[in-house]
Amino acid sequence: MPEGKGSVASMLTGFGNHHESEAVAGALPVGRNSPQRVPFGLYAEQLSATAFTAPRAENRRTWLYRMRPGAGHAPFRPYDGNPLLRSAPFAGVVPSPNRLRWNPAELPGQPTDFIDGLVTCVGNGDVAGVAGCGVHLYAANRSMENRAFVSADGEWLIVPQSGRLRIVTEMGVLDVSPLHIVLIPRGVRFRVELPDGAARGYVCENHGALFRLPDLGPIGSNGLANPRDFEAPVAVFEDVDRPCELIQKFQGRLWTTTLDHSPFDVVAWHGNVAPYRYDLTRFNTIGTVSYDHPDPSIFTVLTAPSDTPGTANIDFVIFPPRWMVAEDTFRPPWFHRNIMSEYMGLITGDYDAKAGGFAPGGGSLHNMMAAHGPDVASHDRAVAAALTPQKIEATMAFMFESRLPFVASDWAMATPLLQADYDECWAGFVKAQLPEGDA
Ligand SMILES: O=C(O)Cc1cc(O)ccc1O
Ligand SMILES: [Fe+2]
Repeated sequence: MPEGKGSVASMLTGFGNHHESEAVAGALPVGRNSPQRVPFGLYAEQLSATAFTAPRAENRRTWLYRMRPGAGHAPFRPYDGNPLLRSAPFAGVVPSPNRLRWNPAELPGQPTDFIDGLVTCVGNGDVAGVAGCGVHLYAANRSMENRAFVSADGEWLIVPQSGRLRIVTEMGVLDVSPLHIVLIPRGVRFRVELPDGAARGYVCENHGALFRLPDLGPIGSNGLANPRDFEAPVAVFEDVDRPCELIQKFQGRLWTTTLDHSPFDVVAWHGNVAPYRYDLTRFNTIGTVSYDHPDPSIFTVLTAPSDTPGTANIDFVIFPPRWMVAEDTFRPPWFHRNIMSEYMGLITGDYDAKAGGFAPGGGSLHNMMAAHGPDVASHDRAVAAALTPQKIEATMAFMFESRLPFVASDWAMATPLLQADYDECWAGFVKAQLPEGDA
């Protein structure tokens, strides 16, 4: 691989920063974006992630300098290889108010790459209305070869649960492990390779406004996910004249075309649209040092706002290892009914509200106003616990929390992974005993 400024191994740091990188010295135009003649005969192409006229603080775009224009391809045709990857609204599906939980999926029996190993579990909003998201699960056992993928439907927040991923993108390469997350901007072409031969995880495809770091309010100027810990790749390119299938997700359907070259031919780029990885173990977890279990918004890594202030299209929230020190407090998540809808997944370990049944790689859905909280065993344990300082260790659950109710896909309602007895975890709570004569 050619090297430009810095080494291939180094990363560009800082969420949303204006980065620049060239894999060949002199490839990046100086002082202008689109000179009459781009160095080496490269082609300049602007990728806009926000409207041209978005306010400056929100405005996101990147300039790519590539060996051939991205426009050079034949028409897309429908792709039949994966009918289970979809977007809301799901035609004809009745939304369920029920609490739902799924066991983890097995790895595929047949050779299956990341694209064909994706299945949509839940979705909300409307892909055409640029609102809501899709939650997809992947289980794959083959690297993508001579294939690339691109979603016009939203940015992809990838949450690996098992198996490392090597993600080749137009801007460079991201190596990620479970406990890292990845953000691939809408429209960026990428290829997923599996260094461990197999991988499983979750994707939140955000149809709405871009994920950003949450405001910190009284927390101050540091904390939660720190901007410098988000890493973008440096430019790396493939000079490969071999057919490459490009599969595009557009309005909830997959389409295919074949290029006669690698789409990863970007030699230099600059701008503030870039794929990122972030190591969740770097999250600065904040909690109570006095009493009561705080709202889980203190664990927000990224938020994708809606037009209503403080009411997210999607919050990405994690439940990392942390000290529990609250006095005279029921320490696990309380019972609650929430106007926001909650899809949860588990990367590793146990989750403190569920003593059993919520396994790494599994998922749960508690939709708008669905009553939920600790299961009987977790509740009884917490009520009996001695409230000494206690470290919750070796765990990482997460939540995609949305203002829009989720709809489970046909697949999600029909799969044997759906637990038939989930409601039972809240059966058998002992009735409160009021003082004699007050009943
Ligand atoms: O339902 C859940 O387990 C997620 C959750 C965790 C928490 O600490 C408080 C509220 C909440 O919805
Ligand atoms: Fe909840």
